[in-house]
Amino acid sequence: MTILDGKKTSNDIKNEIAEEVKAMKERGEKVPHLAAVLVGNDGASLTYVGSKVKACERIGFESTLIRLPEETTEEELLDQIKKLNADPEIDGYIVQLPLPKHIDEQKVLLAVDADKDVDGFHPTNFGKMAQDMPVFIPATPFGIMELLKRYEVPTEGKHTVVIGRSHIVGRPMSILMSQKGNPGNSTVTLAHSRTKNLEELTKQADIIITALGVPEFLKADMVKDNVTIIDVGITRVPDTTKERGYRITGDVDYDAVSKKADFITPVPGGVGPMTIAMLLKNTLLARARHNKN
Ligand SMILES: Nc1nc(=O)c2c([nH]1)NC[C@@H]1CN(c3ccc(C(=O)N[C@@H](CCC(=O)O)C(=O)O)cc3)C=[N+]21
Repeated sequence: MTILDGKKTSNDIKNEIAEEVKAMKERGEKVPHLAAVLVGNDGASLTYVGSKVKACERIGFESTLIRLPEETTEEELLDQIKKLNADPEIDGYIVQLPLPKHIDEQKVLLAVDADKDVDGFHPTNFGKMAQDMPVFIPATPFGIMELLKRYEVPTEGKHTVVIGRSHIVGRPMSILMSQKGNPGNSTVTLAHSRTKNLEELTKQADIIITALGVPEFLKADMVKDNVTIIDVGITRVPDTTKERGYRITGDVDYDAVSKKADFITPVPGGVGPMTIAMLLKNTLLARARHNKN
């Protein structure tokens, strides 16, 4: 059994990016500048955005955090987005999700300049990705592909079952795994809340990618031997024995399932840190494109 170590791999990637930033500086070029917009005070969102800013500092990127109050109107947020689109200093930016309920998420994501959409959430980028065109791939799916690549996990001709059809993880993941390439060339089943007999599917799967957010949903009796498990779930479960009052739990019953697996991602330290590394990678790509123009 091999643990797909996202923490180590993301550090490797960050070091590689830091080298490139150093070279950019030596050539007298502008370094990548990432901005993040955070509306409201959601605890988990604050943690993620905080890690993104910290990672930027570590690798030599410029970063800007724009915090707006929970009561921000949709119009005010759209104004902020217009400013970021027009600001030549900003290479890429993200609008942290989820947004407060009174704001239409789809409208906001559509307003982001596709060339600055380092999250890869704009429909233009999604469409390009689906047609194999060079584009910003959403950071979580991109991170999973990179983990599979670096650990040389076999995917060709394998049956991959993706659980969850979100625009951010499950749906793009199903597209990437079915595309030509390595990793890729998989036969994909996209399962979701209306899927019947999920267990029959997971029992046949060579690769299972879970993006549900249901702690320890996937049990050992639902998988076959030598399976590859990618656990995208990250749920905060109250835990009074921990100083911060919670622990992070994935979608997989890790201890039992890992005994049957060839490859498995841990939670924490698996897909999560890769998401941040690939966001930085997308921002580097955005900068390189702007340098060319
Ligand atoms: N516009 C937007 N883009 C996103 O990419 C985005 C988002 N909104 N909203 C929320 C989700 C979630 N997300 C995570 C990133 C890193 C970890 C991560 O590094 N997790 C650590 C644990 C972190 C902890 O201790 O809480 C780990 O798994 O080891 C987790 C989750 C990005 N998201």
